[in-house]
Amino acid sequence: MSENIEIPIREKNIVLIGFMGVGKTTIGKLVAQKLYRDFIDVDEEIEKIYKIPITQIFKELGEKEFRKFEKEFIVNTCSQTKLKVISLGGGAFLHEEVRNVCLSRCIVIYLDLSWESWKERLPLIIDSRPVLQNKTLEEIEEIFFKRREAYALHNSKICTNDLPPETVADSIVESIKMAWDLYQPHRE
Ligand SMILES: Nc1ncnc2c1ncn2[C@@H]1O[C@H](COP(=O)(O)OP(=O)(O)OP(=O)(O)O)[C@@H](O)[C@H]1O
Ligand SMILES: O=C(O)C1=C[C@@H](O)[C@@H](O)[C@H](O)C1
Ligand SMILES: [Mg+2]
Repeated sequence: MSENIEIPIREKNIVLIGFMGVGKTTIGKLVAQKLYRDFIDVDEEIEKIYKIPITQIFKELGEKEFRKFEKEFIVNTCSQTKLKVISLGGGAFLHEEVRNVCLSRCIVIYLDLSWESWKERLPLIIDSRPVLQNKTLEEIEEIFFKRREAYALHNSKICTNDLPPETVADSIVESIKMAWDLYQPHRE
């Protein structure tokens, strides 16, 4: 169960979740710019700390080590910061602790994409995502649909099919501003 922590909604971190390659990093950066906030990409931060790409972390230290570090990094970051835009890695929301901290302290935006549209993204990401290595398309499809169960826990979902990153970012900003005005209206 997630704790109910009273952070003013206008100060909450905005967290982007969704399957790998859906656009969390690309769109998160744009959302941060549009809201004048700092941007944190969890994968990029982990790469900076280990000083090697994630593919190499998987090869040299193993997925288990990556997942442990990823979970701790997100729990610490979400517990200790406010007013950030944070893009998670595609597998991060599978950790229960990550779901709990994000849903209790942040606004969680789920970027969705149909399987048909996602397949067109595959060539762009296949080499840099270790989870996709040595898998058939059928196996990847199974992971794609299985992970939707975890992503189903969110505050707002945006379907990104056929939409350029700028348009998706604008629609996220619009939906966030609507939530801010609803739950913490400015008083004159
Ligand atoms: N809305 C979009 N339309 C077309 N291409 C996109 C869109 N969003 C992202 N892309 C492209 O898809 C690829 C993957 O995007 P990105 O790295 O942002 O995904 P991600 O969700 O952060 O993936 P991961 O979970 O692996 O970190 C990039 O080449 C990016 O340019
Ligand atoms: O979906 C996943 O399991 C992953 C997605 C990437 O963002 C990286 O976090 C890593 O490649 C694992
Ligand atoms: Mg990313």
